[in-house]
Amino acid sequence: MRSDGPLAHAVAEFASLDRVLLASDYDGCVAPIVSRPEDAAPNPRSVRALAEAARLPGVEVALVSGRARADLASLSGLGDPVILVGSHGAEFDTGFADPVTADKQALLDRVVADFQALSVRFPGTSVETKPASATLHVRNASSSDADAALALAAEGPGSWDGVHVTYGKAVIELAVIETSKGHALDRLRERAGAQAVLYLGDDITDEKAFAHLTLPGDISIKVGDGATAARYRVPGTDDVADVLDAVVARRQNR
Ligand SMILES: O=P(O)(O)OC[C@H]1O[C@H](O[C@H]2O[C@H](CO)[C@@H](O)[C@H](O)[C@H]2O)[C@H](O)[C@@H](O)[C@@H]1O
Repeated sequence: MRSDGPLAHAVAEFASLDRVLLASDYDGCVAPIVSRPEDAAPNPRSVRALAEAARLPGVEVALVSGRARADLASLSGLGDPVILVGSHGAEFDTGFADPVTADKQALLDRVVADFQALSVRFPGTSVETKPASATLHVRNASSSDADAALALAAEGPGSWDGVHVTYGKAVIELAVIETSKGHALDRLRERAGAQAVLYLGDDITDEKAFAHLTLPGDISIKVGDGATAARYRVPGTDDVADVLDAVVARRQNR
């Protein structure tokens, strides 16, 4: 981030407000994208900055991830006072606003069984199960197998009643509840009484978050390539750490 560029100026304005919400996606932002989801270790500089920011007066800090909340906690090593929101914005410390009823659990079990059968057919694919969804990963499959597996997942369980489809980086995810990182940010903003929100995201589900950042001091930052509604863009996870460090430094000197 250039110290005299538009993003640096926006960060300086943001850090000067009385109450702010500093939030980020996890994979692709705080942690680099890697082959195996369980190996996604966070950038230590980002972890340190998030923890420091959360201790500063008037700053609420949150990670809003597609991962299961428990998985996010164990991989990031973060927790209170950093707020962890999992399952693409649906899973708070208090659980799910839209509960996973017995019927929804039965539907999820069918999705998982279908994904497991698909994964056996297509080498390199794998299944990640979460409390309200299942993810079919195709990053380590050949491109023809990846395409075929994604198409079969979408045409099969992805078309069932009550199933919500989300695409991401080399994944298709099927949830039995509706999820929105945008609604999660609204809830966090209100809870914090924040005058502005800064959010970093790299994936398709982060677009729902960017779409909710419409107040004058809000800062939406897309990490990496691809079409986006975000106002600013940075190249990668080291730049995410730079942005977080800049917020902490500005806030400490406020
Ligand atoms: O919202 P996020 O925190 O970005 O989570 C989105 C998904 O991240 C993980 O998958 C992605 O990262 C993996 C590790 O780098 C990579 O192997 C995979 O291809 C990516 O799609 C996670 O496994 C998913 O559950 C999250 O939904």
